[in-house]
Amino acid sequence: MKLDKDIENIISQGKDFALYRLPLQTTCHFIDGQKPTKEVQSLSRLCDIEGFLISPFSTDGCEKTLLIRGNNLCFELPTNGDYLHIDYHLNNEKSSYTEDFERFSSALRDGDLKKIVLARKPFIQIDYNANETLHFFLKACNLYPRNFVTLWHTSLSGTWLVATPELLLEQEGNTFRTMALAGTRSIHEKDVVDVESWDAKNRHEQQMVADYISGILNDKGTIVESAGPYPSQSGELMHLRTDYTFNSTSPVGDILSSLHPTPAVCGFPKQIAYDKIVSLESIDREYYAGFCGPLNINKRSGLYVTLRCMKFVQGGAYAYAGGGLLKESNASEEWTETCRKIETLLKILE
Ligand SMILES: C=C(O[C@H]1C=CC=C(C(=O)O)[C@@H]1O)C(=O)O
Repeated sequence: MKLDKDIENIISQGKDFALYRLPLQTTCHFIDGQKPTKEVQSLSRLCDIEGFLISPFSTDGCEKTLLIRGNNLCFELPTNGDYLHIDYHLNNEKSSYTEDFERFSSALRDGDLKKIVLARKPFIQIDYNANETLHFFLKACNLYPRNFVTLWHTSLSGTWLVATPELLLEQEGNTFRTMALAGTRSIHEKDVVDVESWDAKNRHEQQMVADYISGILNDKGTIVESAGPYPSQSGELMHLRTDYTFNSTSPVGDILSSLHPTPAVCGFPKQIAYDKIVSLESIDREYYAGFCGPLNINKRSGLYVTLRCMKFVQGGAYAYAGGGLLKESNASEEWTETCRKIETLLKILE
């Protein structure tokens, strides 16, 4: 596979960069980090800056909202798929997940909480070098054409690979798009393409996201079109999705800070769920369940929820996955759902 040598050099030298491919496109964009990465103090300042934005799940922790900047280079995805295959060992952390599940379940039983998203981050042992992360990116683009795929590195955040199905906010002028995505089944299950065949738990979980998002959009502007819920494929998984197009004169940062974190990654009511996650979940989410994407590049922005992602560290990577819990959730079904989500990441290495 032949790629621009400059891109390979920047990646192997550990400089800041962002590489991304929008859903259903074949062009990749590379921001070369020629300008220093900038810390964004407040989302309200997003209107007049341009670059690739990364923002963590919680801004109360150590992770910062950062803007990766520089020249924007484009290249077409190579069509000959001679991809890298790598051996890995997945560490099992089921006992800490089960303990977290118990804590979250009792919060759902005892209080006003209706939904909460529980996440885990198993460690995958792999022997890799920085340059190979670029090959994982290309393989992820090939495996997941409908998803937003991105690889970014900064000295503050480390290196993250993301192949997410979930749009948080797209903007062009005063026209915005977003989606309510939740509920998970395998694409191999019977009748999964028929929304009527989805069980009450999955539908309720997605409905809470849709109600929350449409409430915010009605507050910030006017919904001009909505479609769904309908089953939407992401790799081997199917989710329920409702799409929204809306008009607003509010700044992008204002809408983002109202939407994030949605009940698709946090819960409902939002503040109660957020406080429980920050105090009770045993993992540090870092950039998982935050958002990332191009901001004001060619007058357009496309911010996606940082899901189906892994953070590369020495000797391997952490893979992140979560799922929405309701009162009636079952620990072993929820565990299986996170395993399926982690499978999407393992496929990139296999
Ligand atoms: C929180 C994740 O997925 C969200 C998006 C789609 C389906 C979800 C679910 O079924 O729980 C989650 O809300 C994740 O992939 O880690």
